[in-house]
Amino acid sequence: MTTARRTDFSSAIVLSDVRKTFGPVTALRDLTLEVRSGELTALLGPNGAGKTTAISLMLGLGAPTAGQVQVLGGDPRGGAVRSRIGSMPQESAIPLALTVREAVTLFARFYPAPLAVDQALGLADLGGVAGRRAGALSGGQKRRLAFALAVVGNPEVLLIDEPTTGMDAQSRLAFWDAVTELRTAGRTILLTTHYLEEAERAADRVIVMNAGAVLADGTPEALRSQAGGARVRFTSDLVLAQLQSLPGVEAAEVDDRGHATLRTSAPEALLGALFAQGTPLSELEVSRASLEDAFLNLTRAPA
Ligand SMILES: Nc1ncnc2c1ncn2[C@@H]1O[C@H](COP(=O)(O)OP(=O)(O)OP(=O)(O)O)[C@@H](O)[C@H]1O
Repeated sequence: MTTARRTDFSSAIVLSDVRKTFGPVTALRDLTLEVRSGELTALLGPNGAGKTTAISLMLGLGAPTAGQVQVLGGDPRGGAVRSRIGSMPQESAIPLALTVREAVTLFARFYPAPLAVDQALGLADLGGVAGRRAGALSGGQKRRLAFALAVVGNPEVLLIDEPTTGMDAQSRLAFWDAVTELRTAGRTILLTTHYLEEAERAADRVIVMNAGAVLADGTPEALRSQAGGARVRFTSDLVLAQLQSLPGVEAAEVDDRGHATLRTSAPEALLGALFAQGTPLSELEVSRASLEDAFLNLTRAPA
């Protein structure tokens, strides 16, 4: 399920056969992907897959070694395109001496048609700390300020790298509400995350990368069904070899307390065999394959 070259939708971002090398390191190798306008796309991949490198090219922060990068129909290294993109990098340069409100006000001045400062503060759930110096914010609050700085220019495209790292559960919920609101308002959003459950809930599309190339591209539902089957969990005395020999088991893991997680496309046959053996089980749980299962499946395979 690779990305189609011919498009019947409007693409906000197109990378065609993009290669990026840093000396001997090939970070991206012939990366081809499209991000559709008005959609929330999650870019997933293990550490070192090339997500941040791809985003930095979309931001016009460097040139590809080979291939083409187009954002909103133009080269993101040009000022005209760049001013229509908002970015929240993994490590943001936040003006630490300013208050939150001053920092957001300052950034708003860089853009021709910014949001009202209070609106940006509200989207980032920062109203309560608007008067606090940025340098005195907690780690999670700094991430929220970085989000406010990314959105205050009212960009058409938002590129967000690992937004919720360091945020507590409540901030995360508020962040996803804000992102969903921006998407509903027609913004195009591309974000990377290692929280697959969040991506599964919120994203219209998911692109999975590994070793600088796209492994899969589709809706969360399509990727889940590609993983297929179900996840069966229970606690028992069975060791890994016994679990692996059960009928229909495609992957098995067990920890030292006997908590087993099995992936299978035939959960009924598997449970039937377990019950027929009379194996004592507790904490039995059967669920549909998740996006995380699909991700692990894809990224475990040799790239
Ligand atoms: N400036 C650089 N110089 C040398 N190597 C680099 C540079 N930037 C990235 N790389 C390498 O390119 C590869 C891709 O890195 P990148 O940061 O894009 O991955 P990532 O998918 O964002 O990872 P993570 O999930 O850990 O943030 C890695 O092997 C990384 O070490």
